Amino acid sequence: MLQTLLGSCAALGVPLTAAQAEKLCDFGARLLEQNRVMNLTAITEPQAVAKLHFADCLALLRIVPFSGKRVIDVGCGAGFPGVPLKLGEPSLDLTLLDSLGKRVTWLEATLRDMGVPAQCVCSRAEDYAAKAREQYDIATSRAVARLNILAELCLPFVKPGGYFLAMKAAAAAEELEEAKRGIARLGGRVEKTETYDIDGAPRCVIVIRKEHPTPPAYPRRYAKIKQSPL
Ligand SMILES: C[S@@+](CC[C@H](N)C(=O)[O-])C[C@H]1O[C@@H](n2cnc3c(N)ncnc32)[C@H](O)[C@@H]1O
Repeated sequence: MLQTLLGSCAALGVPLTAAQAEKLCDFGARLLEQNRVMNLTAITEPQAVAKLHFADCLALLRIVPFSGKRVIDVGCGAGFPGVPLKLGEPSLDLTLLDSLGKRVTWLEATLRDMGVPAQCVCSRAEDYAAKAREQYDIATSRAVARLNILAELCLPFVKPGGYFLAMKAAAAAEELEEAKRGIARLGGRVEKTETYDIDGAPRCVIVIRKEHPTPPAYPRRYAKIKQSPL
């Protein structure tokens, strides 16, 4: 796993020390061990974890500066992209948010055991926004919802001047088109789309800058968000 990770990061231009790579491999081993008894990841081969989970997530570090930033990972599941980001850039202050209690409990215990500081929160994003509105420099999210729904879950957490980074597979253009109006209403503006490839598979990150505060009416209740996306 270690050599694959170092090779993938070098190919992406993401600097990673040997000590950081070893810590990521330690997290990977714990993930695969726990995955035998809890559904944490569909990716079960160590080299694939190195590329499709770790390198994919670490690619965000090249896109905007993370050093010293407050970051929330919305719908983190087993910790992606938040945990690789924290291990690759330890100066960031990380909140991991997911609505599924057993994943959050496992993450909290695992990170404590590894000596990695992070706030692990079990809540739905649309509920937690009432407590942490505009508290973060950066919100990240991967594989949680279509962009027109995800923007309403994530942008309320971001301070004006901060970023929401939505990790998507290559076919993001259509999602972007249907979400543009809602992103503007939530105070955001699409700054750029960054593409890269992981093991030949195209990936894309939609970079949304928060320009204005999100109106207090958002986020709405999830049923409403889903029924009528902005
Ligand atoms: C497919 S998993 C992706 C996990 C991780 N981001 C990754 O890329 O491996 C989606 C996760 O989003 C969480 N989720 C979905 N909707 C959510 C919401 N409204 N608030 C918080 N978590 C949510 C689910 O519990 C699940 O763990």
